[in-house]
Amino acid sequence: MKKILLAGANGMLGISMQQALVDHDLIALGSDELDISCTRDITAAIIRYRPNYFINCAAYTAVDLAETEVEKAYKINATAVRQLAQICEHHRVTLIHFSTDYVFDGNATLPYRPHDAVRPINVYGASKLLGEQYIQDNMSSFYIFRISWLYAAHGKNFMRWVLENNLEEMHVVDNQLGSPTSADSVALFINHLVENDPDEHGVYHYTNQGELTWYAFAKAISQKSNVPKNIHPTSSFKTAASRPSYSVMNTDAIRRTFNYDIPTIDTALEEVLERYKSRS
Ligand SMILES: NC(=O)C1=CN([C@@H]2O[C@H](COP(=O)(O)OP(=O)(O)OC[C@H]3O[C@@H](n4cnc5c(N)ncnc54)[C@H](OP(=O)(O)O)[C@@H]3O)[C@@H](O)[C@H]2O)C=CC1
Ligand SMILES: Cc1cn([C@H]2C[C@H](O)[C@@H](COP(=O)(O)OP(=O)(O)O[C@H]3O[C@@H](C)C(=O)[C@@H](O)[C@H]3O)O2)c(=O)[nH]c1=O
Repeated sequence: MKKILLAGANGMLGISMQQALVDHDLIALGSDELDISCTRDITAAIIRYRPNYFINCAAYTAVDLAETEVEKAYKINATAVRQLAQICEHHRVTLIHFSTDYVFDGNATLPYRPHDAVRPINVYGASKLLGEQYIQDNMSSFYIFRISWLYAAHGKNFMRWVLENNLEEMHVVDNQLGSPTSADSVALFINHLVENDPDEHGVYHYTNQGELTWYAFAKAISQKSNVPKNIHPTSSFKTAASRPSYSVMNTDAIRRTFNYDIPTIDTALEEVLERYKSRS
């Protein structure tokens, strides 16, 4: 059993973590209890709980709003993460942190590997990249997992938007290719990691296996859930932030380093839809 301090516990990934890490001594704190931009909060929590791991699920994730709330995005995704990294390093706590496929520009034609060149094309991606760099500059004992297109039966996400919106017609982009990833599957992998930590610190890519456009993902959600929706492909859905047209990531190192088989997009989606159906 490991002692784990979780920040951002009430976000989409934070909730999945709370469900997956039940066999550990987990202290799960929401933003009202631990503000990652407050060094006093972080230090006090670490001194009080003396965790083996600090899992950071706190972030600024509003991709379009970040284009105007630039300062806020950098404050949470970069400056706060630098402080968090320094404090964890000082107290010898291993940091598990999450980043995004949006650190890439989308011009590749093969899945991005962890050490491929990064070039974010929106503010959110740039702020997350700076957070990654601060961790690498200030820590030795850390894991950064770049994940992508997260969804779950809980929280605000694309799957729930497809199922719950009242639009008669949906127009969804078919010119962005990526890997939708279940937050529950990320959390189960993190549970495996803390139980079998190989101490191979660094940057990794974790996504469910396969690739889809947002349009194909919307269709799959509708078909697999038997909720008929009129979904049409489009290449011109206007958004404030640019998004990479290709953000598929190579996850080979997860199997190699952690001896872990990641579920496919199909399997993960079926599991999440089951959970969604049976939620109270
Ligand atoms: N969602 C996605 O598609 C993807 C997410 N990621 C990454 O995964 C991680 C988790 O994302 P996800 O769960 O979707 O995000 P959510 O937006 O669902 O949750 C983020 C949480 O962070 C909290 N938070 C914000 N600011 C602070 C702060 N200063 N101190 C403490 N908590 C704070 C929020 O609390 P409150 O609401 O109270 O402000 C919220 O509960 C993030 O690092 C994100 O960048 C990566 C790729 C895809
Ligand atoms: C609402 C809507 C969106 N779209 C498009 C916009 C966008 O390209 C795509 C998905 O839109 P969303 O706003 O849900 O997704 P977005 O906020 O871009 O999701 C991203 O979030 C951050 C946090 C990440 O780190 C990324 O990995 C990724 O998951 O669908 C349509 O084509 N039609 C629509 O009606």
